Amino acid sequence: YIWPSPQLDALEAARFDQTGHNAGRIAGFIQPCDTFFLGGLDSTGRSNVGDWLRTAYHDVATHNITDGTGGMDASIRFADEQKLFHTIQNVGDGIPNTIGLLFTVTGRYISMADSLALGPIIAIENCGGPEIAFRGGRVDAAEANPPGVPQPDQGLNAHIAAFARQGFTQTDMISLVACGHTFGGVQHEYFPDIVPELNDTTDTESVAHFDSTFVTFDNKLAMEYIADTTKDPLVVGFNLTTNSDRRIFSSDGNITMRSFAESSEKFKSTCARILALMFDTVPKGVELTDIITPLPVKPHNIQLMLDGDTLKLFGEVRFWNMTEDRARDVLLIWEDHLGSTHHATLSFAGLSTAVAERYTAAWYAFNQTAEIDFQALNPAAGITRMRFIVDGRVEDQGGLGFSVQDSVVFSNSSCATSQNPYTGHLDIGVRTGMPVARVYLEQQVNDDVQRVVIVETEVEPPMTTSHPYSIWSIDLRDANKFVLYTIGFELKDGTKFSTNDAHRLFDFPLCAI
Ligand code: HEM
Repeated sequence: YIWPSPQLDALEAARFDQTGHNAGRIAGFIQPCDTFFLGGLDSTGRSNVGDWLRTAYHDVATHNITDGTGGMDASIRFADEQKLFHTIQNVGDGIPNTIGLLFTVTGRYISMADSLALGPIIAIENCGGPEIAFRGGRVDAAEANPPGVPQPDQGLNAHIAAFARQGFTQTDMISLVACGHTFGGVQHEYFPDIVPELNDTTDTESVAHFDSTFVTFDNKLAMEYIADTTKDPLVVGFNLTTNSDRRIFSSDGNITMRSFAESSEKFKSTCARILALMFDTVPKGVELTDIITPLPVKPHNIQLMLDGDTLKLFGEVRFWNMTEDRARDVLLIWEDHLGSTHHATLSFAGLSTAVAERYTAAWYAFNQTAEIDFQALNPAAGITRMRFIVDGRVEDQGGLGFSVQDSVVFSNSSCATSQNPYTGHLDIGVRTGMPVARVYLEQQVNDDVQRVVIVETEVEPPMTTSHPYSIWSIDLRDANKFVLYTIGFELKDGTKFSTNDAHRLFDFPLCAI
């Protein structure tokens, strides 16, 4: 895709900025892979990664391919879906554990359902498994879906029918269960009829694991099953009725499981394909984005602030598949409204890695000599687009450049009072001559079912225009000084934009009394 695209930029960052400089949150919850937040320091036997993959499947499991309802829509967050409808299968604290962690990355551009797919995708590739194609754009449901999660005490035909309703064949079902049950196991606490109390100091959560490597995404489950050494409680459990993995795995004469046992590659490539299908099982009418791939060159957190006689440009740029090299020359070239071109040398800011360190990215900041990183621009000239030059090579999205919107910017003449009740005003610079029809503050809030909605507050234009920026202003009374605002604006042709930078009243100087 072409930068900038607010939604794709956010999804791409959540997917690929995993550890190191500008790291997202998800990878931090699973390093090492047996990290489990609920159990306390001495807890063993469970993992966040297991909880995440199971939760994603349980969200998907409500899908009905005939009428297009259910699927990955984060309806699993509703207590009704967790407890009342599904009785036994959604029991336990694994689903709340997942929601508590993964919903911390949601926002305006990343739905709760997207985060439920991102979590296990990042977990799988960081814990021994393959890279899985991720698409974004899932839409969060407003209410719980009807029951759909298969139960271990159901017969094979009921399972085949349940997976068919979800859109999967019998072979898909075998693969999905084998790919899912390479993580985790069955807990005594919630399934006492399947797993006895284990009284094991190395497994304090009393979980009978599906295979001997319960936080590694590998074909051990299949190998142990075919070698007849498996301890999978849904294969060799004392309660024959609940041995659903045995009935499912053997339902094609073990052909699929044997192929997984014989080839780790076959297991991983099958899981990558079938799990991507599972995560992309969404209600009818939801349009997912293309597969999110890392941008080779990506400006990051570009912000503009009008500060008296300067327009400050903040930001960084990320170069994918690049390691640290202090001798490298990185230049920022920018064009302005007056037809001039300028340049500045960028400084190395850090490295990040993704997909279990299979990729490394190098970050450069716009100017690290200043107290905060910024380039001071002449406001009359402003900025229209950027290019980068790396050791003499031009990076400009195939000639398009990286366009920068400087029509509407925060102004540092905004101010706040220091005491409760906080008041103040936000000043917004609107470039003279731009066909701006409306300017409004945007505040991200949650509706009564946790979905993100944007509340708009109109900002009034000034009586007179001035050059190069006119200041539009809004008084905030009884403000919460920690609330973040972005600026939205609409051009006369109806196109809408939002600034990338969000500010709190608190970020600005004290108002003169
Ligand atoms: C007939 C289909 C299935 C049945 C009957 C079934 C049954 C179960 C049961 C009883 C547990 C134990 C839960 C607990 O102790 O809290 C479990 C755990 C798990 N299931 Fe399944 N499952 C099925 C399909 C799947 C699929 C398709 C996936 C994902 C692709 C999956 C992923 C998991 C994971 C990752 C765990 C471990 C959870 C953890 O350790 O926190 N399951 N399953």
